[in-house]
Order: sequence, then C-alpha cells, then structure tokens
Amino acid sequence: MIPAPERIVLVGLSGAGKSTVGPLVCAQLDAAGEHDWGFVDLDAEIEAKAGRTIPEIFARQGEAAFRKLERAVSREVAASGRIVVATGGGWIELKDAVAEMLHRSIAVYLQVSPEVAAARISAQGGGRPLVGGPNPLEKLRELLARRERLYLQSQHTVSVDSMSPDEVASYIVALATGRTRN
Ligand SMILES: Nc1ncnc2c1ncn2[C@@H]1O[C@H](COP(=O)(O)OP(=O)(O)OP(=O)(O)O)[C@@H](O)[C@H]1O
Ligand SMILES: O=C(O)C1=C[C@@H](O)[C@@H](O)[C@H](O)C1
Ligand SMILES: [Mg+2]
Repeated sequence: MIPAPERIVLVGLSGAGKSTVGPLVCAQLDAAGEHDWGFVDLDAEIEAKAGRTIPEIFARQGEAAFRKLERAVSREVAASGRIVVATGGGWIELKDAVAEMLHRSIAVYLQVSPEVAAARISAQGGGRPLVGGPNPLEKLRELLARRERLYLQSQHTVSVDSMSPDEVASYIVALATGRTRN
C-alpha cells in the first residue's frame, strides 16, 4: 500500500507530458495492486466548469480570469484523495492553492527542455495561449526561467526528454510505491 500521501501531483511546463502520463500512472498503480486511484486533469476540469476551451477562456475573459478559475478548481480537487493530478503549466505559481494541494501529496516534476516541449506542442497542434505567439520556443524558455525554481521544490524530478510516456509512468509508480528514490 502507498501509506501517507493522498495525491500524486504532476508539475512542469506545457509539453512535459503531465496529461499524457497521469492516466498511465493510474493504470500502472492498478496493475501493481494499488486500486481505485483516479485521474484528474486540472485544465480539463477548468474547461468543464467554464463550458469553454482554454484558448476561448484566455481570448474572451483574459488570463486573470483563467487563473481565478484554476485556483477555484484546484481548491475543489484538493478535497479528494487517492488521485493522480495533472496540473497546468502555470499552476505552480498559485502559491496558496499549491500549498493546499501538496499537503499530504507526492509532487513530481516532469522536467522537459524547452526545445522538446516546443516540438511536442507543435506536433500536437498548439492549444496553449501563452505559447501560441510567433516564437513558442522563446516563450517556453521565459516561462521555464520564471517557474523552474518552483517546479524544483517537488520531492522528485524526472527528466523526461528521452523517455516514453510509459517509462515516465513506471518511474513515478516506483517512486510512489517506494521501489526507488531520487
Ligand atoms: N514522454 C513523451 N514522449 C513523447 N511525446 C510525449 C511524451 N509525453 C507527452 N508527449 C506528447 O506531447 C504532447 C503534450 O503532452 P501533454 O498534453 O501531456 O503535456 P502537458 O504537460 O499536459 O502540457 P500542458 O501543461 O500544456 O497541459 C502530447 O501530444 C503528447 O502525446
Ligand atoms: O503554462 C501555462 O501557464 C499554461 C499551461 C496549460 O497547461 C494551461 O493551464 C494554460 O494554457 C496555461
Ligand atoms: Mg496537460
């Protein structure tokens, strides 16, 4: 059994793979006998609550309104346990919501280089308003420079540039079940 932590919280830049890896972590936990772990994607919850896509929220209501929704959704989700949470790339800057969510949680930083993140986002077709300008790589570098010190406060860091989603998930499951340490 995984003892104390109630949540496994994935943090990192857009393109790190938080939304992709989260459900795989739940599936692998289940296969390892850790049943009933759910997956929550904060960005998807925000879209459901707003009834709009994230690009629509940014375009019609602005970034401040998006952050307000993100904070509210994070607070709601932090009431649940036994969940894997994919956060948004900028969630780490919401100090109080972060502290609340990370109480009795394992935070895992999916560390991606801006170059790999930019390539993945472009292959996926965009959808990130903050990275959608003329120079996505430069924007990702800027965001990383501002946020990395916060991401690095996580208990664990996984460098994901050369790992498949399944490899990242098994690494996280091993960390959570105490089979490896970093
Ligand atoms: N380890 C990986 N190897 C190759 N491609 C990956 C990997 N992880 C994710 N991807 C791909 O990168 C793209 C972005 O992944 P994903 O949406 O999971 O990132 P994210 O961290 O959730 O980003 P955001 O913060 O914007 O929500 C997707 O197309 C996904 O399939
Ligand atoms: O890096 C960011 O600030 C963001 C990342 C995405 O996950 C979304 O939460 C949104 O596009 C903002
Ligand atoms: Mg995501």
